[in-house]
Amino acid sequence: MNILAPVRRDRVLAELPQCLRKEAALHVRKDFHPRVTCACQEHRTGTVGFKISKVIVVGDLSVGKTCLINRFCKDTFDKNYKATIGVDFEMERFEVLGVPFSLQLWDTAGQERFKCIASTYYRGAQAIIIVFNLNDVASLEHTKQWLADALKENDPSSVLLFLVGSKKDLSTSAQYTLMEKDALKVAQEIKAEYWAVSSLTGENVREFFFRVAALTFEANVLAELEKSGARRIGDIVRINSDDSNLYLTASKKKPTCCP
Ligand SMILES: Nc1nc2c(ncn2[C@@H]2O[C@H](COP(=O)(O)OP(=O)(O)OP(=O)(O)O)[C@@H](O)[C@H]2O)c(=O)[nH]1
Repeated sequence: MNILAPVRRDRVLAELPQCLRKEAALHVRKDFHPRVTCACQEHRTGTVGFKISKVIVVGDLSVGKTCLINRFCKDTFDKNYKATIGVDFEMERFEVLGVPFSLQLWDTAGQERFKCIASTYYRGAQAIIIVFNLNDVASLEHTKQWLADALKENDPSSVLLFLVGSKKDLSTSAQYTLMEKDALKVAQEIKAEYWAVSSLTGENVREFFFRVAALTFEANVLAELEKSGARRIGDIVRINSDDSNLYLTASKKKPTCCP
């Protein structure tokens, strides 16, 4: 029995969506990792098509986490603030390089009094989205604490991190430029990919979630290939050197599965 909803036509990814800023990206390759493309073409993606990947969205109260998820999943925007109590989640089905792929987007409460309920849902995330308000520098400063809390429940070496500035529509371009400088620094420090969005206008929302889906999918397929022995150790490594701002990189070795 298929309990999953069918993939919508506008959730089909045939190409790798690009990062927003090269200075703070998980990687800057133009295409999917060749092994991933190859595995998809040859239908060797194992259980990836049946799995549901968990993504958690954290950040200060009222930064716009719920609105971000609702803009992408329901194409709606509510200007009235209703605090999330505990957690909520939405399922999104994609098709990436012909393979079905599901994301479970967990919207968590930013309010202190609901935080202890929300944090019990942090475990098992494959990606963490840390949201701050581009018009509130304190919310950017708090992102490191949100990340530290989320990482207590997850494996820091395998989880993908995204730092998202929200409410871009409320910044003038001068204000935005200033805030972006600080945000890029934080993103580089925590090794997260940086995005700036507006859920009011929809700017970058679709592009952002497509990038999350694509990179999570890529990591899943590479992990699957590793499990099945088709992959050499070293395909995905975290780069810790100070002079590099890329966080994930591909092995330079020629993939065994491709010509
Ligand atoms: N102008 C503008 N307002 C936004 C945007 N995103 C969210 N808001 C407003 O900001 C307020 C808070 O948004 P929410 O999405 O509920 O915030 P949240 O982070 O989920 O809040 P908690 O549930 O308390 O953690 C609401 O009044 C939204 O309408 C945006 O992109 N632009």
